[in-house]
Amino acid sequence: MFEDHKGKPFDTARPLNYATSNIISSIVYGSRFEYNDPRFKEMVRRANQSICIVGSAQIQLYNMFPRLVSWIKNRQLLLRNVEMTIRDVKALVKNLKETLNPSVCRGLVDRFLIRKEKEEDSCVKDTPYNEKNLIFTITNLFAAGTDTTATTLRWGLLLMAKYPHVQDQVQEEMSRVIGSRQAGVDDRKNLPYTDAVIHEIQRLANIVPMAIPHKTSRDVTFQGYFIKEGTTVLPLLTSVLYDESEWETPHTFNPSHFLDKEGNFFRRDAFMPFSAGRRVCLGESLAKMELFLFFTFLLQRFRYTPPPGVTEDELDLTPAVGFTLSPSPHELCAVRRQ
Ligand code: HEM
Repeated sequence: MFEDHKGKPFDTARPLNYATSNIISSIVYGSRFEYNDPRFKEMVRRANQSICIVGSAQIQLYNMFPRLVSWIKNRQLLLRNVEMTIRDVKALVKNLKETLNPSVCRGLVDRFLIRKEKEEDSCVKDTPYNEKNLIFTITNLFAAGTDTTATTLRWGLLLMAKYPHVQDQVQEEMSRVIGSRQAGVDDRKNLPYTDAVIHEIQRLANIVPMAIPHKTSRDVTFQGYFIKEGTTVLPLLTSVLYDESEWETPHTFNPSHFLDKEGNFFRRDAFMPFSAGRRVCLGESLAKMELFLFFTFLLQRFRYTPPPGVTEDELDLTPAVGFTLSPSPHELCAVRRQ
C-alpha cells in the first residue's frame, strides 16, 4: 500500500492499521482479510473510533457521573459501535463454527469452540468457555492489538521523517548487518541501534499514558497514603516514561537512552510502555515482535520525508488525545529505496 502512493504524501494510519489488524485476525480467526473487504474496513474504523471516544472528555465525565450523563452523544456512539462489532464477530464465528474441523485448528476461535463443545458434552457447569466470553475475547484482542501497534509504528515513521540523521543510522546499520534480505526476530540482537530506536519511539510516544484503570482488591497503604478497597487506581505510565531522574533527556527523542558507551543495547527498568505486574499487557511479546518486523521492513524499503514544502522542524509531535495517544493527523512521503 505504501508503494501505491509512488513517493507522494499520504496518511500512514490506514495501511498500518490494516496490517496490524490482520496479524490479530490471523491469530484469532486463522485467516487474514482483504484490505478492500467492507466488513474488515468497518471493523477497523469502529475499533479506532471507539478508542478515540473512550479518551474523550464526555466519556471521562460519564465514568465519574454515570447516572447524570448517560445520554451523552459519545456514549451512544460507543454503544452502537459495540453492538455492530458484536454483530460482525458473531457472523464470523458462525462461519467458523459451520466449517469447524477438530483435527485442523485454524486459530483461537477454533480452539475455543472445540473446548466449549467438549465442556458442554461433559455437562461442565459455570465454564468460562461460553459464547459471551468468546465474543468479548475476540473484540478485546482486536481493539487492544490493532490501534496500539499501528499507532506506535505511525509515531516511528513520523520520528524518522523528523530526525533524518537517526533514519540514516538505522538504514546504515540494517544494510551493513542484514543487507537486503528481510529481517527476522533473531536479527534484533545484531541491530543494537535499531533496537534502541524502537524502544525510544515507544518511550517518547507513550501511547497508553494512563494504562488501564484498576481497582484495589483490599485496603492498602502505599507510600504513606491509605487507599480503600474498591478504589479506582490509574497507573500513570507517563510518570515513569518521562521520569527526570531516570532519563537523561526525558522529553527529547534520544535513542542513546538505550545504548551504552560501546553502542550496545541495554534495557532500562523505567521502560514500561506495557505497564507492569500481574495485569501487564497480554500482547507484549507479540507487539515487540510486530514492531521490530514491521519497522525494519518499512525502513529497509522506504525513505520517509515530510511532504514537499514542509520542513522537518514543522512536523508536529503534539499527540491527538484519545484513550491512546496517536500522532496528530499528518502525511508523509515514502520514497522507495531498493
Ligand atoms: C505497542 C503495542 C502495545 C502497547 C504499548 C500496549 C500497552 C498495554 C498497556 C499499557 C496495557 C494495560 C496494562 C495494565 O492494565 O496495567 C495493556 C493491556 C492489554 N493489552 Fe496491550 N499493548 C500493546 C499491544 C497489544 C497487542 C498486540 C495485544 C494483542 C494480543 C494486546 C493485548 C492486551 C490485553 C488483552 C490487555 C489487557 C490485559 C489484562 O487486563 O490482563 N496489547 N496493553
